[in-house]
Amino acid sequence: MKPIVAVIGRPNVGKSTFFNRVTKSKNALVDNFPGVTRDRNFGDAVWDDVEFTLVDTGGFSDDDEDVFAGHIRSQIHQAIEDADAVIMILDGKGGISPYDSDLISILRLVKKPVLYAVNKIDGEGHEKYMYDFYSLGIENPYPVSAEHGYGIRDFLDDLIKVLPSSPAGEKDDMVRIAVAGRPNAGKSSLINRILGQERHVVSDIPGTTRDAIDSICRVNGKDYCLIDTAGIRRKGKVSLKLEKFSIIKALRSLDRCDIALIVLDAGKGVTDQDITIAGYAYERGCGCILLLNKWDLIEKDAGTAKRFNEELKNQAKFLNFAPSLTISALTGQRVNKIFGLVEDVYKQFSTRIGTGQLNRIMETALARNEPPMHNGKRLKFYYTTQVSEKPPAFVCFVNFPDAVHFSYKRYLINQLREGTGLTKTPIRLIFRQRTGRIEFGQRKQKEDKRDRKKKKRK
Ligand SMILES: Nc1nc2c(ncn2[C@@H]2O[C@H](COP(=O)(O)OP(=O)(O)OP(=O)(O)O)[C@@H](O)[C@H]2O)c(=O)[nH]1
Ligand SMILES: Nc1nc2c(ncn2[C@@H]2O[C@H](COP(=O)(O)OP(=O)(O)OP(=O)(O)O)[C@@H](O)[C@H]2O)c(=O)[nH]1
Repeated sequence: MKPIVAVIGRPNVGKSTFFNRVTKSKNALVDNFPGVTRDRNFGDAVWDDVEFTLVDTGGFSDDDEDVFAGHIRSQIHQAIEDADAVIMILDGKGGISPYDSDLISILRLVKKPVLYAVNKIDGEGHEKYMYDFYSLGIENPYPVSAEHGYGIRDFLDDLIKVLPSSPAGEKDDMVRIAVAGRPNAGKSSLINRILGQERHVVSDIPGTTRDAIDSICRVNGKDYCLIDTAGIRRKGKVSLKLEKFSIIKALRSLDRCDIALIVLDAGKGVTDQDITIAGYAYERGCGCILLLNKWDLIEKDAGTAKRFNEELKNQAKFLNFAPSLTISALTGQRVNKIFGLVEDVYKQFSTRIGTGQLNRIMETALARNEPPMHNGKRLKFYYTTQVSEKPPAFVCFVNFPDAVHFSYKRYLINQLREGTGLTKTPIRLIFRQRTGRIEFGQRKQKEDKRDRKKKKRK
């Protein structure tokens, strides 16, 4: 489970700039499927092999005074409460404001790691601006420049030292299932139906599933862990802001699960919010099953289910591999089919494919459709191997990893799916530079040197 780090501070101190700098490297690694909705407030980051999720609390207010408004304050409190660590950004150029001292006194009471970064220190010459900040009585403020990168390395080195390591206690023998979906989609009803008892309060008021509670259920003699998820809610404008941080909880359950059951209200059609939630599950590499709920309310003819499924596949293209099912949590229709799908998906999700098989598939794929040239250079694919499962991730060694075009990558992924039969699970394909005897850079240097010598001789 990745630790969650909240980035707080008053407007304009550079939270977003900081967030972008720290999350950028990581996002480049994640499959960049068009159609995956990215909420720029949440991003994965990795430093020195330690992974964490950054939450940017910025963008809530347009002017300074607004910052004292109660609802903004309560969101920041919520973020501090939900996160595993906090980074407070201060403005080295703008100096100290009363709001800073206010936040610092709140943070003093927090029993989790807090790091202070004084931003806009754009180089050594600016370090003199740090003096004021020592007067705040905070421990070890870090001079950084989010825009130019100054001090960021040292800061991140120390950040990852204080992050909690993932709890070892998570049982690995049980399939972990998260139920996600927008407010009122029927998540609690479905969980009740599965558990066969009124363990969860079902209500018409959106947002009753506040805290995550895990339950264990036994289906066909096998135990499954159901992770109860807080709904990812989005209502009016004001609450849109307020709700941002209940997403932290939803992200947490998606982080902890193997399989996400994404519940949609079929009566409402496929909404943007459904796609956003599906996007989160996809990005986190969960196995996904799409459940079109409240099917009992739909007026149907023979083609209705097909039309719904098509619309869904069309709107969430990145989840094309996810099986879907029309259900009714209320009547129980087809709810018993869900666990069959869970088993199908989990089997693929946790599978290992041998290197021999992988390379046969890749060879055939490469021969059938040659990789396009890049800047007049031929792309060379060396070999592919599976580096992890849940979900299956493959590393493919290439001479120019950055030059593999997106559409060609997609082609290879499809060929891998077809060849391995991994059609219902997310898979990852990562291109790495082959570390051969002479790498591209070295070879180029040698060539340059040779050219220079030639010229000299002439
Ligand atoms: N000189 C300098 N300017 C910076 C640095 N980081 C951010 N800025 C500038 O500060 C301004 C505010 O940066 P943002 O990242 O949008 O600030 P924020 O804290 O996210 O603001 P809100 O979204 O309003 O909360 C922008 O004009 C940035 O270009 C830095 O390291 N040095
Ligand atoms: N007709 C019909 N109603 C359903 C079905 N599933 C849920 N409902 C109703 O939809 C409403 C919302 O259901 P909940 O299970 O509370 O939804 P939720 O997704 O947990 O909602 P939040 O707690 O707001 O996130 C309730 O009135 C349910 O009775 C279904 O399959 N058919």
